[in-house]
Amino acid sequence: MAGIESAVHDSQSDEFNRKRRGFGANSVQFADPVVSNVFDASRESDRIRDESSGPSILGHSLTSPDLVICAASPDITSNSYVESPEFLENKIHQKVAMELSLENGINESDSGTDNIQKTPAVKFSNFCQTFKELSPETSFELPPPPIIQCEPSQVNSSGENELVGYIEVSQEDELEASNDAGDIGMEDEFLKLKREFDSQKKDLAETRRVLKELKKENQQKDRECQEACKSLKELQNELMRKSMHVGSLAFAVEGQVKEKSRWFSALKDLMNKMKIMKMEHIKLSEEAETYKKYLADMSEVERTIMSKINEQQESHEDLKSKYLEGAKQQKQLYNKVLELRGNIRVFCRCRPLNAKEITAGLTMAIGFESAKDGELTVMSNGAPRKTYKFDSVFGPQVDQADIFKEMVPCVTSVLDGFNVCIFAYGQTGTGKTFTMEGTKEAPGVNFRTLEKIFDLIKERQKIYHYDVSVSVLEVYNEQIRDLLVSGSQPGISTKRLEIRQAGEGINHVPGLVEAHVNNMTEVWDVLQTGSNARVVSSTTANEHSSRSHCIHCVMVKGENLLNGECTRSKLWLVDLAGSERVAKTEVLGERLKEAQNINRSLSALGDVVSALATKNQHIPFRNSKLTHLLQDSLGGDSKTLMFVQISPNENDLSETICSLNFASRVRGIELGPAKRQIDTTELLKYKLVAEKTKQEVKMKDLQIKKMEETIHGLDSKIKERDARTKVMQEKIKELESQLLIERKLAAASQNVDTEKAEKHQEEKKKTPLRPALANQPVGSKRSFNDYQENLTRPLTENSSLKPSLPFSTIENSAMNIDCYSEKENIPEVAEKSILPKRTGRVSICPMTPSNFSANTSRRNSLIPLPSAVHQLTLYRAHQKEVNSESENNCLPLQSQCESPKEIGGEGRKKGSKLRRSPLKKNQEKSQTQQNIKKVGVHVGMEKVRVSVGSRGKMGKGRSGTKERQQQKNSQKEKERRWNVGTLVKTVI
Ligand SMILES: Nc1ncnc2c1ncn2[C@@H]1O[C@H](COP(=O)(O)OP(=O)(O)OP(=O)(O)O)[C@@H](O)[C@H]1O
Repeated sequence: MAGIESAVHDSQSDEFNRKRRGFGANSVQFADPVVSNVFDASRESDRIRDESSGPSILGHSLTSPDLVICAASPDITSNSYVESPEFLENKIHQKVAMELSLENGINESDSGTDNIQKTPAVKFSNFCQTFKELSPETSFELPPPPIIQCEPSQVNSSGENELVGYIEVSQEDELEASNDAGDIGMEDEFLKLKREFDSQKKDLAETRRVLKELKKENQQKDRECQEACKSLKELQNELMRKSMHVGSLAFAVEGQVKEKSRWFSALKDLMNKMKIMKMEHIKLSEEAETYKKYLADMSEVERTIMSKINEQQESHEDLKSKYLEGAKQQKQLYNKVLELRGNIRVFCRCRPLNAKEITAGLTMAIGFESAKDGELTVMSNGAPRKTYKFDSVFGPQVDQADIFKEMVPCVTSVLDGFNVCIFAYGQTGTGKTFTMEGTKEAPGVNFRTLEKIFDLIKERQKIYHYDVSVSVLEVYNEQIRDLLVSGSQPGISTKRLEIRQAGEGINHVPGLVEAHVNNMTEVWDVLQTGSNARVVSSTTANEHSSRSHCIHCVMVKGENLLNGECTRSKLWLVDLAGSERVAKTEVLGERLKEAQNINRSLSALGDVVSALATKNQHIPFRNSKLTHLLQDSLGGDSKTLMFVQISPNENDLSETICSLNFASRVRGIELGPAKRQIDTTELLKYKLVAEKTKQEVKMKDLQIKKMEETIHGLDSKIKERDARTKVMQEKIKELESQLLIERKLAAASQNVDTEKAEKHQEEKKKTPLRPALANQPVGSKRSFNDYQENLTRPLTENSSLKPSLPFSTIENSAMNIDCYSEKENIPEVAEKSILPKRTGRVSICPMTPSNFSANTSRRNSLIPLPSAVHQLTLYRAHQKEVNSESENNCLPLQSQCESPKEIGGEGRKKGSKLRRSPLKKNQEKSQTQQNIKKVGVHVGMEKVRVSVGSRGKMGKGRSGTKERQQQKNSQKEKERRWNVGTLVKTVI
């Protein structure tokens, strides 16, 4: 758009107003018709352009965003220039100044109130010029009156000649008016006016020429504006490309941050796993130590126990051998004594006279004066008739206990493993049952023997283990009856029992009840049961005469706990039925039959004794049930004791003599030495037990070996875990050193940013923000050409345009980012250049260029881009060389990884913080090293933050002491020195 300045004198303006009224209401509104036509033409052209292409200034389409902003600037409304003619019309007598600027919008100032004598002018910012100002003395020479009156509507922008014609027509009108007046004076005035008109015409021609030049300039500027818009579009495209590139970089940064977060989470997991493994390692170590201690203690205790066991075993074996030797000698001596006494011992006992005999006045027919010597004398008619010698002779006054004392050795022999047979033989009613069974007040041999047996078992219980069982049977009428069978009634055989030969010289009765007895109460019950079941009847000789042979078989199983010797022995306690003279006892019927069977069996017993006495090869044991049962007791392998019961009644003297004779024969039998009944089955069992024990010992040895192998395996596992723990610790140290290096790199990048910012500030202070384009005069070809040259040059080289563009800072930032990308591919560039800013956080905000100020604070924990990492590594190496002496205090570089909270507050104080002393920085950074590390990324207008680590977990937290921090810092510094070469490669 071209500016027009016009000034008209008051007199001339009156004249023009007067003439202008002649044009009608549709005429040009300007006082000066030339100006009005030009202005109207320009306004019409602008209007057409506005209608066709929106806001337009000087025929240029304002499509660039910044120009749109200029058009929409509040400094000038879109219709301000439309109203300018009216404004000029209203203020025609006032001085008006108008300034237009593409950059700052169109500024319009009204100086009418101040009456500033300034010609209205149009100014352009950097590519506009100020037109030549019209002086107040400018005069217009009116042309001759127009011949053809042109309508204002016909005036257009291209009809300059028409304007001239219009002026000439006006002058002719005025001349005709003067002629009509006929005033001669008016001719002079006319001539004067004509001269003025000629002058004005010249001026008008000059003005036309100026207008043409202006038009040309206008067209030239129009092209320049189009080129500028084109350049702006290219810049916009370039900006968009840069923005896209920045966005891609931001995404890359975001991906890197995510990768870092995953990395740190993996590191955290590894830390947790390592802690767990450490705990397990500690537990296993403790268990292993405990096991080792236990093993040591166990081995020591085992050795002690084994030594003591060996000592005890030696002493035990010694004592045992001595005891066994003594016992053996004792048995041998005892057996020798018994053998000297005879294996068949005969005791003779005589009952006292009963009340009936005493009443009858009978006297004792047996003399016991030499009873102590085992001799008795049979008296006949008061004179000694015959003397018998037995092993013991008990008179009528001898009680049960005294008799049992004599037979105790036989009972002892039973527990020693010998078979013993004690039986009572004698005439009926002589006291056999009394001697064997006795009464409750005066128990007999059976009870006392069992009682003695249990007493001996109790005495020997530490050495021997015995098992005692009792069977009670009777031989009644040559039939064997089990008296312990429940429900058995006297004389009635419920079950037929037979004698079977179990071995050589060994007989047994299959199916016989064996009652296990453990104490005398049970023995008494068994004895009472058998006694009650025995067949007893009354005879003339005995009110309770036993009509059968009652036999108690006591089976004793013994085990020597010292040598494991087992014995199985039997004790026969036999109460024989009494022999009787049938004629004398006058029994009949069943009693007679019983007497005959009794006498027959006793006769068979006599035959056996006679055969044994005469050492006959054939011993008729099987002639009767009684001898058959007692075969193993009478055969020579056992010890036999016979009680021969006699009656003191002289009327029974013949039976007494018969019994004594029989007893004498029995006593005369020479039996061989008794044989111990060794239980071989127990020996076999013992051998089996010994073999089992050996196998168990072997199994225990194997278990001990397995335990030792397990312990060795645990030791090896512990060693492996130790090795794993060491590897994990090394990995953790490596990761920590990597973290440390990253922090230091971030700190270095921040330092670089700070330096760059300071440099940028200094450069900014030196160079003005915008050139004073408004100060250039309008129409200065020199400045316009310079401007044109600037436009034709590349934008990157055109430094004169940069300050005026509102996105110059964006360009700088985009160029910096491009520079980074180029540095990644060109190491030389990376080495030479210094990072202008941190790239870990990218902000793209074209409309807020002030945010890109170098003083803008950033987070110190931002992760640099890979290009920056490499560059920073080199930079840091350089710094390290330079500051080698102060390298020990390089921890301040690490401390720039600050927590977000501190960053929020520290960002505003960054300038002051950078000027702090190294000691202060070291203190602050040593604290912040333990804090949360956060990575923030700005992508566009969004911000991404990633937290790495946790407060207090990576270190001891803020609560840690200063010494601990310093120790940790020194340790990290050592690790950092160790890993600085390699880990930088890894990070890259
Ligand atoms: N030594 C003794 N002291 C006191 N009384 C006795 C003695 N010996 C036997 N008697 C009494 O003699 C009687 C007969 O005794 P016992 O029944 O024991 O004879 P027995 O030989 O068993 O007769 P049988 O052969 O007919 O059974 C019983 O009343 C018993 O009390």
